[in-house]
Amino acid sequence: MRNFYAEISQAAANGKKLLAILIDPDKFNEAEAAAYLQKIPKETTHIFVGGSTVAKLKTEKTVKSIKTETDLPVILFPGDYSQITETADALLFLSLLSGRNPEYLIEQQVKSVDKLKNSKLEIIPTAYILIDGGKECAVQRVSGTKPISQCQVETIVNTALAGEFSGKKLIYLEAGSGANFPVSEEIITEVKKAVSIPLVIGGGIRSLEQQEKAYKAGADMIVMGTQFEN
Ligand SMILES: CC(C)=CCC/C(C)=C/CC/C(C)=C/CC/C(C)=C/COP(=O)(O)OP(=O)(O)O
Ligand SMILES: O=P(O)(O)OC[C@@H](O)CO
Ligand SMILES: [Mg+2]
Repeated sequence: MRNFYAEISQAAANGKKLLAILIDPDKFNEAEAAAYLQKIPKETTHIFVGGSTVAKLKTEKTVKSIKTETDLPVILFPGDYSQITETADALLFLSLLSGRNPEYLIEQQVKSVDKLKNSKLEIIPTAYILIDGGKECAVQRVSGTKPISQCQVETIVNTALAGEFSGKKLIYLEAGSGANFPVSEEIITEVKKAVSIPLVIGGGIRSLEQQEKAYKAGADMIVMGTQFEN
């Protein structure tokens, strides 16, 4: 059986850059899954599926329609435990470490256990860190937490390291979907220097130039969503 985390970790160790395209089920038309997959970059290595708020069963429908059209790994990136579906390959088991809302630090995770305890989904413990991207984003609204300012580099690095020390397997620095500006190269470089687990960067990345900058600064995986929405 494939181990999706091992593949990500191997790629990071070998300097092979990864590109995940995020599908927000609320904005996705299953009938157009094939056309959607045509228009995303050919360099795409992973499909993420999730949203800050998603109608019941919509995630499952979305995943099923994608799975019939591609062999790319489909990884859940849930805003809420109700988005978990067996039909995906793996789950980013997020903990919002930038915030101090217990609901998103541990409560959602406890609520998900009934669904996960007999599941075959691969679980990837992920330190999710929200960083200011220049405008109020959905994660901020839904979680009721503040992002960390891009000026607070040391706090961001320490939060990422606290995640690694707690056993998280991935660090995900998030500037927010549709951010005005992405996570800075300085932050990416400093976090990458400090941690030894793969580093995922998302939010506000639209151009090839922004992608290149993030990879060069030390991102192992980039996540892009808004750019490929209709
Ligand atoms: C691990 C389990 C069971 C649940 C995770 C629950 C946690 C901790 C979530 C973190 C906080 C959160 C609300 C994350 C949402 C991540 C996400 C899918 C963002 C994308 O948001 P969009 O829905 O694209 O936002 P817009 O609607 O603004 O584009
Ligand atoms: O939609 P964009 O801005 O590409 O952000 C992607 C992802 O990191 C959002 O959670
Ligand atoms: Mg979005």
